Amino acid sequence: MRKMLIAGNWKMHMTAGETEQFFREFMASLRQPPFREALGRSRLEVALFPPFTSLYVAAFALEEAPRGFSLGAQTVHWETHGAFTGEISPAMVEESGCRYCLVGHSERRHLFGETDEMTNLKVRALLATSLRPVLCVGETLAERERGETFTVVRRQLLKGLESVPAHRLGQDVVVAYEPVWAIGTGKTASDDDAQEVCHFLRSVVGDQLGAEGAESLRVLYGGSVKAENSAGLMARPDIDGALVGGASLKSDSFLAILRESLSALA
Ligand SMILES: O=C[C@H](O)COP(=O)(O)O
Repeated sequence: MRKMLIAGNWKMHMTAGETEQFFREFMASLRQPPFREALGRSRLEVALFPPFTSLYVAAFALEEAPRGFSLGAQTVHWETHGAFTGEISPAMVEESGCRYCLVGHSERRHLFGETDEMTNLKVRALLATSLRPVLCVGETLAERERGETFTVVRRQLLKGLESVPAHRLGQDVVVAYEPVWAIGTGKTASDDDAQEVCHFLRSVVGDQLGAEGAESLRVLYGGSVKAENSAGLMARPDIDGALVGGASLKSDSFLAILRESLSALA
């Protein structure tokens, strides 16, 4: 059975000092009910993706966390080292205490020109380490209106996973469906629409890489997820968790999503 993953992407928010403050509140709440009893024993996994400059502070704070809590980075370079000013290598991310790394987030694609080819290089570089890529795919509003949603996400998924062996999928790769028009806009995809695309992504993986990889692959939904809409999304059969942006920045709103997710699993 697939584990649910709730991932919080902080984007370019939170200084190291603010990160420390977040974790003071967050860890104190995790020691209270319902979290104290449920976390660590449930099928819920939680990952936070702070900026690089906050990773050490976050890793230190998470030493006290229950089983199933981990860290991720928001991007990475595919080379192991070299003259790439401003970039961070997979080994650097790994040594900062991360288990996951986002790849192909729409902000990287649309604001920083990252292509499917670059995304694939990153996925493969991460898989050469102990890091697990979270490959993000999603259509823009214009693409959705032109009826291109399935063509776009299929291309992003298959290009992103090119040359990844099927046996690495279930354990080591997570896919996140994030319709660009739903990110930071307050407009969430309906439960049905999100389920339809997540199901489609799983079936594409099944066709290309086999049923076993598809069945164990975790597919998340992202785009204006908050406590109020999370339970409905999490209850759908092909949605295995959420990639949360804005609502992960405050301990209270992120905990509220975790509370909903725990009840969805109960
Ligand atoms: O990575 C997270 C997504 O971009 C969603 O962001 P949001 O929850 O603020 O819409």
